[in-house]
Amino acid sequence: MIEFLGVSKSFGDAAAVRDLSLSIERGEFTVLIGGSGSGKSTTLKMINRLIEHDAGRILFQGQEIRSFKPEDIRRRMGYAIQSTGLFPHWTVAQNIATVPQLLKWPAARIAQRVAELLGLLGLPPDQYQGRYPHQLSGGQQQRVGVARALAADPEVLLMDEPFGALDPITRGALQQEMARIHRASGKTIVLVTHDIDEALGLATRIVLLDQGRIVQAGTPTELLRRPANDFVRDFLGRGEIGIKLLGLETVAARVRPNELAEGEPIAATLSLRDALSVFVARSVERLPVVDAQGRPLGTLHFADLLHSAV
Ligand SMILES: Nc1ncnc2c1ncn2[C@@H]1O[C@H](COP(=O)(O)OP(=O)(O)OP(=O)(O)O)[C@@H](O)[C@H]1O
Repeated sequence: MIEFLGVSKSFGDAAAVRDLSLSIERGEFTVLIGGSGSGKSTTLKMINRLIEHDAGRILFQGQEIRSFKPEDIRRRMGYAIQSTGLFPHWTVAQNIATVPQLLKWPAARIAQRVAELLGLLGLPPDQYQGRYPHQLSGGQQQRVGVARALAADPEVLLMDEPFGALDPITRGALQQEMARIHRASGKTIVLVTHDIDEALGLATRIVLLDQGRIVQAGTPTELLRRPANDFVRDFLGRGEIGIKLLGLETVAARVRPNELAEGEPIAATLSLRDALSVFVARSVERLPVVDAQGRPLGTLHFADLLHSAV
């Protein structure tokens, strides 16, 4: 859907992106990650032409992006950023309606879409649609920013640290929301972050950048199982690779059915990483597991965590 072929970009004498080649398939959740100044934002912004590349080719659906008008491409690609970029003198509803207005949707359809998106992002429309950005918390503003990016149901969603500067609880809730939206819509998403846990939790494909080059690209499991070099290992957090692998799998995959155990049950949807924490906290070797309705599913054995790495 989006292809970078030998793309470079410099600012003055300083190279920000060097000879980058990358193919982003339809429906993928690609996370660009790397240290400060590694070229993540520049790469993202070249996709919607907020930054123009100097060399190489960037294709969107097989066509060089320079052949699209910048405003057309930006309507087709939702864009959400950390600072939200909300218009301060517009209400929440007006902010979310920006692109549908440009596309001249009928008023009733816009109103319906605004209400739907606010609901999707956990902001009851009656309470929030008439507010101004300064009447919202930082986390609520970021939700509105994401809603605005999704408003016209764009083919591609570009997100630049959309959950930065949030407390861990709000951040976690928004990450879960994004994972759900991705599963439900199958949208092509490209997200920039410097948070490895965010990348591991959301990405179908992680692209690790350093000094404007790709160091390694692959699924979260591939990076954790086969880090290409010490830089990747350090970035993943050397001592935590095993724990992070457990974070990628849920209890459901390891449960022994038809076995009963004593004690407070854990949910089958819990990650094995969280289950490990429960084992340690309770000093037990077996835990009963229930489904979403609270029905017994079986037992998770501590020993099975060892064989569980995906
Ligand atoms: N408009 C600009 N003018 C000059 N230099 C720039 C500009 N934008 C980015 N750069 C430089 O290009 C390099 C890559 O920047 P970029 O913003 O892509 O990095 P990043 O990985 O997103 O970093 P961060 O995590 O700090 O946001 C940096 O050295 C930066 O200083």
